[in-house]
Amino acid sequence: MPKAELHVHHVGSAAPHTVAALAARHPDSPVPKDPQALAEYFTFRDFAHFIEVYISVVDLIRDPEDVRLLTYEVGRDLADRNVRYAELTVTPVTSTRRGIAPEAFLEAIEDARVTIERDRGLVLRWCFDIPGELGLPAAEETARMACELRPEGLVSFGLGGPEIGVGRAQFKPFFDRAIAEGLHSVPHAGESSDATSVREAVEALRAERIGHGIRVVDDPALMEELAERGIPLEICPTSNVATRSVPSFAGHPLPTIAAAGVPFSINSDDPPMFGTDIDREYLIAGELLGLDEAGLAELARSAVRQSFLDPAGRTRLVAEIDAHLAGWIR
Ligand SMILES: O=c1[nH]cnc2c1ncn2[C@@H]1O[C@H](CO)[C@@H](O)[C@H]1O
Repeated sequence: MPKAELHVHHVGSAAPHTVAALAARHPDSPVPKDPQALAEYFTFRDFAHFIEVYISVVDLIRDPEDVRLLTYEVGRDLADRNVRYAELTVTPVTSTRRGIAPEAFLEAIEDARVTIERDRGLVLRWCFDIPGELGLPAAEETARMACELRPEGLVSFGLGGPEIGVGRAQFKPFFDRAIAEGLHSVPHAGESSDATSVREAVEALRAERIGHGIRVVDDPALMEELAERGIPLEICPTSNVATRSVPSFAGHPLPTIAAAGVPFSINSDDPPMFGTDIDREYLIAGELLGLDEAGLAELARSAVRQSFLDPAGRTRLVAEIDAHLAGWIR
């Protein structure tokens, strides 16, 4: 089915063969050089362990050529799954702090964006996120790159990483700045902590969509508010089980979120790290919600409607989904 992906991380989308090749180039890294060994390396004890492993993979991206290659390959994997539009969460600070000049980093991702659109018709847009564990200085650097060097493909501003001990509200000045520049606010919240973090994301960071947000189920009044205001959650079922943010698929809060009328989209987050892909996430959501083909197509339409794609592009992509569904049912 033609699709839009709204929550997928740049480095977290690197295919095992790409990660293994980068690891072989950088022998000082703890990341296995053998793609087979990566599955075990990508088995997470908890959310903090996931972030530790994630950063070890980030450490493999050391020059603009690594960035260009990674971005193009990620785009190719998305296009192979018939993703037609994706908002890719990119963390520029993790590269600039490893010595890649901001301009060179931006040139590398933009070059890959234009090339993959030309080669495969995939429309890629960026969400620049603050890695929360690096605090306010990283927020400042991210805001500066987003606002002063703003690349053409940039549509939104985010906040990722751990939530415990990393309150959302402290990042307000940086979100204010990004929003004033016309960027959309899309922070992570309520993934590894609680509903308070979702409230802070909505109130202090003026979130237009929320990354994960699953803990909102612990605050029915807030769920009602999200439903009323039409603030969607970006749901990534397998990610939540893999990082042990939820105990099992059976215990995933998605059915409660859907029943409360909170808008949401289905996404893959860091697909190779979680042994999944976007199509599998749709099937899992379909099982959790008891959906048939028409229900799955409606999920795909929701993602398009909640995206920051221009209105003409949204209409086109929804029409493609409708046409696909008609053929599927026949
Ligand atoms: O599921 C996730 N939640 C939060 N951050 C994530 C996730 N997946 C990848 N990152 C990435 O973790 C890095 C460290 O802050 C950031 O680059 C963020 O984008």
